[in-house]
Amino acid sequence: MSNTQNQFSSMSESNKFDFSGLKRVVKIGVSYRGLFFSVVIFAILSAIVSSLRPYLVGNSIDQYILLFDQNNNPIAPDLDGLFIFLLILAGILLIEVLLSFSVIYLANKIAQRVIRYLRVRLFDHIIKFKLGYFDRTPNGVLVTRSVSDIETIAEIFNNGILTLMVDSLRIIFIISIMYYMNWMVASVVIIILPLMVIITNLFQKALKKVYQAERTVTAKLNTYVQERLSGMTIVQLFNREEREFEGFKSINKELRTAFLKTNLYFALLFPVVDVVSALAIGLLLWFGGLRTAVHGDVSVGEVMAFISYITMLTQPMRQIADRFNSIQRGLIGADRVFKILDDDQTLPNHGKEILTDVKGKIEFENVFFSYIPDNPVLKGISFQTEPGQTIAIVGATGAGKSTIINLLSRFYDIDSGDIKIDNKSIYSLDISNLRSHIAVVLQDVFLFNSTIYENIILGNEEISLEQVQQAAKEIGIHDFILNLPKGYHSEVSERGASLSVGQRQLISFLRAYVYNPEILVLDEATSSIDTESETLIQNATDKLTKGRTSVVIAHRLATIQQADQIIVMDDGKIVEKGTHQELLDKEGYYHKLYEVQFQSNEYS
Ligand SMILES: Nc1ncnc2c1ncn2[C@@H]1O[C@H](COP(=O)(O)OP(=O)(O)OP(=O)(O)O)[C@@H](O)[C@H]1O
Repeated sequence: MSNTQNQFSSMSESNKFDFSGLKRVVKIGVSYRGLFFSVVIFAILSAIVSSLRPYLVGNSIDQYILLFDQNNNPIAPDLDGLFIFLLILAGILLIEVLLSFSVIYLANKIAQRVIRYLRVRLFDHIIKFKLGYFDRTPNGVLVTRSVSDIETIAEIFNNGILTLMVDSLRIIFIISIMYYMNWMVASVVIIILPLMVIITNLFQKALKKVYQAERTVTAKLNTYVQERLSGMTIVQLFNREEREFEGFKSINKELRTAFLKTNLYFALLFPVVDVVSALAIGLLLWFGGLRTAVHGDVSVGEVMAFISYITMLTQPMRQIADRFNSIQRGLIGADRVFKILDDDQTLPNHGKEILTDVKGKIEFENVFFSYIPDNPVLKGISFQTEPGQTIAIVGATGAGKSTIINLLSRFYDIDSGDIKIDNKSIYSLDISNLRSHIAVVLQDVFLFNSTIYENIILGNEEISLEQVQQAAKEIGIHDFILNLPKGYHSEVSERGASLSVGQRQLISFLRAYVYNPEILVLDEATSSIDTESETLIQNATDKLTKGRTSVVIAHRLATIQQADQIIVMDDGKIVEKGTHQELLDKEGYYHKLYEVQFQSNEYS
């Protein structure tokens, strides 16, 4: 829902023309100097050449076709001259085509360069953001920003400013040539200009509104479909197919209405443009004809040229609203992208110290932390592990167990207190150095859409397949992987959906083992795991935690009875600490948890 609101609120931004955004985008375009200035020069030349054509045609009529002797009697046309002129005209046409092609091609090239530059910058920027940002921002929004919003920026160049520039230049040249030819006729024809401006303006405003409505409904439809597809299990489980279908149909209807409205405006515009054009031609024929027949100071060729000019003047009117709309759409995209680029959400990395020979002593000293300000999740957590020890964290759901491991890897910064590794505050360490010493196995294992082997080495080509296989043998999962259709080269579909929760965790164990970190963080899978996977996981865990400082979030107390220390958490605080036996003897919170689990296991 927030996604939808976000998209809809952005729609209202489009009411203003964002000049600073335009300046910023154009500046990126201008930075491709050679390309940009070539396109500007070609655009100017294209405007000049195309506006010259009617003038030349008009001249040819007067010089080679409608010829008169001294007594004003028609004489035979100068066919040789006409032929040469036609050759020249063909040459000019060819140049015009080439120029027009160059403008479109180069404008597209600039557009692609600009969006490639922005896409790379945006991805590079987002990938360094702290996790808190991703908690607040739906993935869908970031995907839209990095893909479709950036794409719309291309329109500013493709169909926007450069074409608008050619159109405007052409209008200026046409008016100049008309005045050069005959100022009186030009002044009569020019009467249509204010009419053109008024109609274009009105139309542009009306179209902007319908375009906006169209985009809003499209966004609504996208979100609706995206949400239903993601939540298909719920839709089918709760028999909501019919209701969802009705909802879909109703948004579709809205979209159809919005599209029809846009079409209606276009259907209205074209005849209006034709009427304006006809009006101007009527005026021209009346006035020009009068001057030709009665006063003789306007030639037939000139009248013909003026007719072409009127068509050329009204032509951009048909497209101008579309051009503004393209720029506007591109600017909305640019605004959204720039907002992210200007937002610095990287985790401060001021620590410079590099730990090399890590023993694995971990200390939490009176740590307070909140994801959302003034809403503390950890309230004074203190504990300590000796190198090589296994520490288990237990407690009710929402007690803050996962938060502790998030803080150890510095995914979030604490409010107060300190976290130390080998007596060094993790805030004095370089983040990537810190993380290189910790391997994390989460319950919701993320696997990329590639092979098992690639998911284990994560791009580190130095780790060979043999090494991976050796590691798998050591933690006892080699046979399990070999049993998959293509062994280590089996493809894992998106988010590992083709593997069970337990199997995914096993892959993640192997990933951690191969990287051989000094500290292991393990969040046990809560979902039920089949006995076979469970045995494999238990063996792998034993192997992995051996001789290595390990922090284990345990959901099944049976798995942590050998832990050197167990921390019992409740509501962001540590309520008990000790070994399994010590805690049982205490007959407190842990004892109760143990009894509950023991009983539920008995009945299950
Ligand atoms: N990214 C987040 N943004 C805001 N609040 C969060 C975030 N992650 C967790 N919380 C909140 O912090 C509290 C502690 O969550 P945490 O995940 O650490 O609990 P947990 O003990 O690991 O629970 P579980 O056993 O269910 O995994 C919860 O109230 C949770 O709603």
